Amino acid sequence: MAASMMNSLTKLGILNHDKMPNMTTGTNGTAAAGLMDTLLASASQASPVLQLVLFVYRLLGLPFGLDPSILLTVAGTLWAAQYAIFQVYHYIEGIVEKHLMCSITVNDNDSIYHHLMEWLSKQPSLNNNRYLMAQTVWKSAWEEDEEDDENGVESHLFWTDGGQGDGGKYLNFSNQAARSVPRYVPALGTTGFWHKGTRFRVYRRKESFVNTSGWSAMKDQEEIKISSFGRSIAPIKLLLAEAKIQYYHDTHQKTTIYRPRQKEQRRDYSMWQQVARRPVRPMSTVVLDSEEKHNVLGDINEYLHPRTPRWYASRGIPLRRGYLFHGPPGTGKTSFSFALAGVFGIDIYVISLQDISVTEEDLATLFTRLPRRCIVLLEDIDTAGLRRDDDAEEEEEAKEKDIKAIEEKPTENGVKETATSEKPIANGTSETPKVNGTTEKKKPKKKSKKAEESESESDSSSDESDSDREKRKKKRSSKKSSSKKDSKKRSSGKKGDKLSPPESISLSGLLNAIDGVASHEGRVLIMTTNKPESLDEALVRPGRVDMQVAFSHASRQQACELFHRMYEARWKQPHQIEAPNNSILPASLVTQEVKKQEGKLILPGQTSDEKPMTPEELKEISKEFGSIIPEGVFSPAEIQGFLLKRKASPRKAITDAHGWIEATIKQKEAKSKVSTVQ
Ligand SMILES: Nc1ncnc2c1ncn2[C@@H]1O[C@H](COP(=O)(O)OP(=O)(O)OP(=O)(O)O)[C@@H](O)[C@H]1O
Repeated sequence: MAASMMNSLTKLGILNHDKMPNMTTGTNGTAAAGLMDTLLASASQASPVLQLVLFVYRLLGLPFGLDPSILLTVAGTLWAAQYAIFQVYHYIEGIVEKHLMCSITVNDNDSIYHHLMEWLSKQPSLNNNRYLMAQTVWKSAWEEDEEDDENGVESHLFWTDGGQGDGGKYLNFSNQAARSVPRYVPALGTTGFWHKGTRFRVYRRKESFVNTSGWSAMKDQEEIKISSFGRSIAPIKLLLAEAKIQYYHDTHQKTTIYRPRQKEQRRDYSMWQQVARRPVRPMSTVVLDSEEKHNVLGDINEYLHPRTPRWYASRGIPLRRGYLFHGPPGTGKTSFSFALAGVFGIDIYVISLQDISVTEEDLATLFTRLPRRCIVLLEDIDTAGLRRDDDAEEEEEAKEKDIKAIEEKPTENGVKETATSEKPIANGTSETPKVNGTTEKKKPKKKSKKAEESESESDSSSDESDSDREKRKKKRSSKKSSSKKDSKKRSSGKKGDKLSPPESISLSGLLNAIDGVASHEGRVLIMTTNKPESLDEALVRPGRVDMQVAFSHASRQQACELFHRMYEARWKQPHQIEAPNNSILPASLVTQEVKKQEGKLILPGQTSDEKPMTPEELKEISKEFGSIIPEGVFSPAEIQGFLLKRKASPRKAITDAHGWIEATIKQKEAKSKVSTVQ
């Protein structure tokens, strides 16, 4: 590279050896030039930068007759001085930091890190900093809506005629990406800012290293250190408290939803990923028997009370509460779960047992990485197809063998006799045979699946023919190998492959996760299902499911309520938030004004030729709708779907209802998926 640079320079005429003073024979600076040539020759191999320095020397140093050693000495001295200054600066900085400053370090494994970054991005003094990092922010529909409320929703809307030229007016969001403003956070390294008269220093660093334990091969770790001058750490603590308050302010009327992270993105402490944050669902919007609603609310309320853990501990009961919401699709199981999260101001952690990236081990770990109070939503556990067939077959086999062993235990004289002693059987259940030959179950013990497999396979006391046994073994091994193949397919991520369904999580795996020793205490577990009868008894036994709630198709009264809510012109914010007396929250955040919004349900661009309705009229018409809808035939979701298509016209909904009911009942009878009237 150096040689080519020399060639280029020669070609450009900058380094013309012919025009240069004679380096070897000239009187002026002969020794220096000789030295230069030697240096140049070696430098061209060593460093192009050094070569450049020497080239500059030739241009400037030689004409003025400067000794190269002087130049080198000056350069070396400058470098040493700069290095010394740098070292001294760091030494002094270290002393100042140690004795005159306070600092708090926050790791990105901790949620406060994200609260802090969000807060920092909103500090005007930091936003004017010269060193920032820009981050694209993906906003949810709700966050955008809030921003629009502040800025005026119409200000940025872009309309087109849809290319039809018929005077239609359609929204177009092609400018959306350009509109989104990035978030600015401190760049890696040191930055500083003023806040409330205090100068804070932010030192942000990122490290990538090989992950020896955990989920992925590489691990990134970020750390942020906030320091301030003075011997009191209080200003930094206040700053962090402020960051948390702002986070609370941003999220207090919202429910945050988490799901397991994609495998490759998982790290020890971030198994969960925030996937959405949406406004809390008001409990009043869930149409359900009010007694049932209050029973659940009261039960969870009691369970989440700070004194409850002590109560449970003093009685040796694990601090867990489980609920089973069962009923046909679209009857409000998920909606009720979200409404509960809103009432108690806790987040929801959703796990789908069909998620191919969640293995049994992951499931157990996910349950250990939950916050103090939260709702864990295990959706549609029936469709999860918990793996049981192998277990059941082995259990059955083991029982069979045990009974035979009891019946045919050979005596010393070779005669088979009925055993009388207690004997453990392969599935971990020890049974005491009764005099009449029947068995009585004793305390069942769970065994690992491996142990069960080896036991059931090694047992050869059965008197079935060898060929039968062989056949059965073959069948089982083929089942296992196909299961292994499935497992491979599952890990290769072939989702939705009907020929090879992914290996599901086993029932014992799920039970271990739910109430294993490491399982998190304090969470509220909600399982939803469309087919409660298909669930294993073990899954719904008290301790795992403490309360069951049945959801059903809408009654007339519920249809009336759904109708009324759809056309209600006025609605309330869900609840007032009251903070305890010792709350650190500022008064403005403690009691949230109950906002009443005058809401017109007619959307922009949508017109209704119906006359506005008084509240009394709406009540009447709602009752009328309730009386038209047949009892227990349609799910609330179906009714909601019908009304949504007529959201600006309650009277039209009444008129259309008869036709829709008739057509939908016919469709249901024909078990057709095609709607003729929507
Ligand atoms: N009881 C109800 N009260 C109010 N809205 C309801 C009710 N049931 C269903 N809905 C509406 O129907 C839609 C589907 O409801 P949701 O997802 O809660 O049903 P689900 O029982 O969980 O269904 P699935 O079993 O298919 O998961 C939601 O938009 C919800 O608003």
